Amino acid sequence: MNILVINAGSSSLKYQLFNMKDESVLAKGKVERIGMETAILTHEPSGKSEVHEVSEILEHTTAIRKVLDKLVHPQQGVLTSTAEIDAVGHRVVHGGESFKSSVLVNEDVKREIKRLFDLAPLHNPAHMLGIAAVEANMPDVPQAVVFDTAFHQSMPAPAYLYPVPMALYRKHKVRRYGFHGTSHKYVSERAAAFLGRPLEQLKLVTCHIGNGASCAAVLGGKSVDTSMGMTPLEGLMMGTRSGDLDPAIVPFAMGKEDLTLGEISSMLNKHSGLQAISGISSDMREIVEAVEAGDKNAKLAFDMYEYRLRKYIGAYAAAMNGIDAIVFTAGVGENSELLRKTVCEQLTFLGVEFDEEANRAGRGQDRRISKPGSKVEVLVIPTNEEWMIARDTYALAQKTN
Ligand SMILES: Nc1ncnc2c1ncn2[C@@H]1O[C@H](COP(=O)(O)OP(=O)(O)O)[C@@H](O)[C@H]1O
Ligand SMILES: CC(=O)OP(=O)(O)O
Ligand SMILES: [Mg+2]
Repeated sequence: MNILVINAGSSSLKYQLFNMKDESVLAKGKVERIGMETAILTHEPSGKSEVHEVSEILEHTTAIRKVLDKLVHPQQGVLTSTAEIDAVGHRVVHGGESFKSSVLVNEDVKREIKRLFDLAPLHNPAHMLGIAAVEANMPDVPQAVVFDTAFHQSMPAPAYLYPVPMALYRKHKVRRYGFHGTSHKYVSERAAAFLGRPLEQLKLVTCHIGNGASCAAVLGGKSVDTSMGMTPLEGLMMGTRSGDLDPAIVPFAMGKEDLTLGEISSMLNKHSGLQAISGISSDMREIVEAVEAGDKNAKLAFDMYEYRLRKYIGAYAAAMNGIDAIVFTAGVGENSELLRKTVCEQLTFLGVEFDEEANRAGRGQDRRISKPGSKVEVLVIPTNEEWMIARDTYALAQKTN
């Protein structure tokens, strides 16, 4: 069975095609800058050379069409026809309280994903475009959706409720949902396997540090707390998102700067974080380069980013009454030696003995970056949300046969 996994963002679309029989990746790639003058398609068919194409791709239906064309292309493709795609799995960021696990797409599911647009404005509308685009191009293929929120549905009420009038929860489901759950779940399972210990007995803090970033406290394989909240804005400082701040700043800034609700929301989601403090970039690679070149604003941005992450790790050690391992994953977590080093070197009070040499070695594989015998282990585990989505889609699609 071949499964196509799609992670549709507002201006991008990432894909991976899996052969579930031998768990191999047949092709992967992405379309970036959808809707802009020049979109870039990168296609990596297994065993063949990488393809880069620049063209105008104005919306997601065309992007999916281009991806399908590549997958069946006589030279660059890996399939003879799209009929060889048995099911499609989508990442959906917000599933609210309705979805505790992955489901097949039907009209009710689509309605619910649309209802949640307000709660994940950067993500859910794009996912719906992805689902509609597959429907338009491959109307008979079963589609599944895998939610970022599902893994965190195990959080207890003291972790997921906000101390505001309960009517907000009862009437509008205002609560912490948490995101990146597919990734937190995946790296927790891998961490247990790497450590050779049962997941049920482990206290883990998983740090998914990408463009969006969140930490989770994972106790016995279940999420008991996480830093993102009702929306993916709360918690850690991110590329363009503020993370935690005094809620009183919102009405204050709106009044002083004469901002509308839309403008303040856009400021906190798209014009804050690393980008705002450094004035340089939302990309950690560029921040680290600027820090090394002596840029003061970049250094301040990095220090704030690191400090806020370290505080969350400390908080989750308290939440679980200790930790066995800290796991770093996603774009920054997997690649930034400097961030891991700066965070871990100040966690000696927890029992972290950091191994600088191990931190510099290896890439793209599961590895330990704490010293042998360290009371708290520190691991780097590359995430693979796409594989988790393929796994769930496969299980659901088999039920339809
Ligand atoms: N070598 C590197 N050093 C530091 N940061 C990196 C490196 N490579 C990638 N990144 C960071 O990873 C981020 C993207 O992470 P990713 O997990 O792919 O995010 P998303 O899925 O949210 O798009 C980039 O914005 C960049 O800051
Ligand atoms: C939920 C979220 O923030 O996702 P991403 O990191 O992909 O933006
Ligand atoms: Mg991501």
